[in-house]
Amino acid sequence: MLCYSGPLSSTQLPNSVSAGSRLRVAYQGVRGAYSEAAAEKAYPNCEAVPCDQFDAAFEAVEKWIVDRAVLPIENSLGGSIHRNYDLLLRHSLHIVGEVKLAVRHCLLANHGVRVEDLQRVLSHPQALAQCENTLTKLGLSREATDDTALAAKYVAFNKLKDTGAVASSSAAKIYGLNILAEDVQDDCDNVTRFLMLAREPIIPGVEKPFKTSIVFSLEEGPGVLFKALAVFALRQINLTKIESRPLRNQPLRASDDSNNGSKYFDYLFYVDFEASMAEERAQNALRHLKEFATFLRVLGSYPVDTTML
Ligand SMILES: O=C(O)C(=O)C[C@]1(C(=O)O)C=C[C@@H](O)C=C1
Repeated sequence: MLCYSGPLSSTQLPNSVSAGSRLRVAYQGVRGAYSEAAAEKAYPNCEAVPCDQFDAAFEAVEKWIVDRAVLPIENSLGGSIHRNYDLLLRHSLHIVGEVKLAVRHCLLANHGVRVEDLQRVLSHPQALAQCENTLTKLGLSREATDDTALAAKYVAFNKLKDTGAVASSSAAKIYGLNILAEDVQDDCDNVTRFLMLAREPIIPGVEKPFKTSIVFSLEEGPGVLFKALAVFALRQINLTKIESRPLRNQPLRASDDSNNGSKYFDYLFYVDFEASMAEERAQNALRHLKEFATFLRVLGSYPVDTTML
C-alpha cells in the first residue's frame, strides 16, 4: 500500500498502483479543496488522491497510478479554466462524465482573529475572482495559492493573525480555522463544472441525455467558423459551450493581404454539443465538419450532469 505524505507531483509519481478495490481518483489541490468534493460527488466512496498540479493528475491516470481524474473546466462566475483545455489536447485521456458543484466560499482565519485584523487574504485565483466585490469592500489585498484549501492550510500552519483564506467550510474543519463569514462569493449561483477523465472512453448511449466534447481547427478564411457551427445548427444540435484557444507551436502567419500588413493567429475551437455520438445526427455533423476542418478530435461523449445542486 502506498502512503502519500503530500500531494502527488509529476516529478515524484510513484510507479505502481496500490492494491485495493476502491476507485482511486486524482484531483488538483490538498484535502478540503473543492476539487476533492467534486471527485467524491463524481465517484462516491472513491479514494480521492491529491495532486499538486493539473498535469500531475493527468499523468497519474496515464501511468495507472489512479483510475480517474476529476478536474475543473469552467465556473459560472470566473469562466473557463484554460489550462485544462490545453492539457486535454496534450494528453490522451477521455472525458467520461461531468459533475457540477455549487461553490460556497467562506472567509477563514485563525481563532481570535477578527475581520478588522485582516490585511490580506489568500486563495486560488478563481476563488479570489469569484469574491472580488466582497474582498474589495473589506479592503483586503489578495495573494494567489495553488488551491483554496492550501490557502487555509498555510494560514493555520503559520498561525497568521493578519491574513485570512477564502476556502470551503470543510477546509475550515480540516485545518482548525474559524469561519468569519459564509457565502462570500459575489453571486449565490456559483457553480463549477468538473470533467471526469479516464484512460478509456465510455460507450455512448441514448437512454439519457448525453453531451459530446470536441476540439477542431479550421483553415483561415471568411465564414469558415460560421460553416463549422452550421453543421450543428442544420441538424438541430444545441451547442452548450464554445471556447477558442491559441494553437501553440504554430508561428504567427502574415496575412495574404500585404497591404494592411496585419497578422493573424491560428486557433483551436473546443465545442460541447447536446447529442450522443450514438446518434446519427451527431455522426453526420462530425462527418460534415471533417470535410473542411484541418484537425478534429472527439474528447468524449458522456452523460449530462442533471443533478440538482
Ligand atoms: O482551489 C480549489 O479548491 C479548487 O478545487 C480549484 C477551483 C478552480 O480551479 O476553479 C475549483 C472550484 C472553485 O471554482 C475554485 C477553485
